[in-house]
Amino acid sequence: MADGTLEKLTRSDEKPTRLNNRPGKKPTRTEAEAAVRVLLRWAGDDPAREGLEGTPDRVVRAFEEWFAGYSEDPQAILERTFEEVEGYDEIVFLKDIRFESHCEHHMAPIIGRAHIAYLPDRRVVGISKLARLVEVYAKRLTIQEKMTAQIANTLNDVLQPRGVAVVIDAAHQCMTTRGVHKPGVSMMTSRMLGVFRDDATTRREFLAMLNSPSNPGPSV
Ligand SMILES: Nc1nc2c(ncn2[C@@H]2O[C@H](COP(=O)(O)OP(=O)(O)OP(=O)(O)O)[C@@H](O)[C@H]2O)c(=O)[nH]1
Ligand SMILES: [Zn+2]
Repeated sequence: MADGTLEKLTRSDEKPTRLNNRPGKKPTRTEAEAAVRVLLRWAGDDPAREGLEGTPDRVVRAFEEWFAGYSEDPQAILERTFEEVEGYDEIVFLKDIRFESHCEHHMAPIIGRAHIAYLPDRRVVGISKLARLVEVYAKRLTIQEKMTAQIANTLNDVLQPRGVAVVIDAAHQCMTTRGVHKPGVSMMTSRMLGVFRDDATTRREFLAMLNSPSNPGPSV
């Protein structure tokens, strides 16, 4: 890689876009692969040896998967709603949504579960869309507090329900495989909006649902 290329890759001279807040022009695939070769050399290995020859291509493809959320619009996911709910006005709760993310400090995996509840105001959203919403924010570099707030805020802004509650429980590999080396630690974050924040009864009902055993579902 030519001198200064890495700086160019990270220079921010354009405004963030609506979709991904990513400043600057996206580097080419060739530039991204060259950056991986630099890191391999930095680690002390030889990127030209046979076993590492295909690695830059694999790493770039892995990045495309891990960071797919930058090219998706979380608001668009929630656009289709349903109003024929026969007056349903109780909590809707999607529990144990497993996700894989990466921390923005170390780019190390964060693996956990998100729990999302909302109290609808006339309209509901397809439940798979709640899991898709988690995926969009998980597949970006983040910290858990930010991801928790983003999920709750987006659901609240687009669906305009009477309240939203999001709880995330996750393990951070930057704390287990490096640094302080503390396996078995999980981080819990929550964001309550509307009635989940203001009404103690609704909040208690949510917490009871959160703490009730999960339905293991059918075995097939
Ligand atoms: N609040 C919060 N912190 C996080 C999250 N993911 C990672 N971190 C922490 O981010 C911090 C970054 O701290 P720094 O001191 O800048 O980085 P560091 O020298 O690598 O720190 P250590 O991890 O303690 O070795 C660490 O304490 C991480 O544990 C997250 O989702 N939320
Ligand atoms: Zn980290």
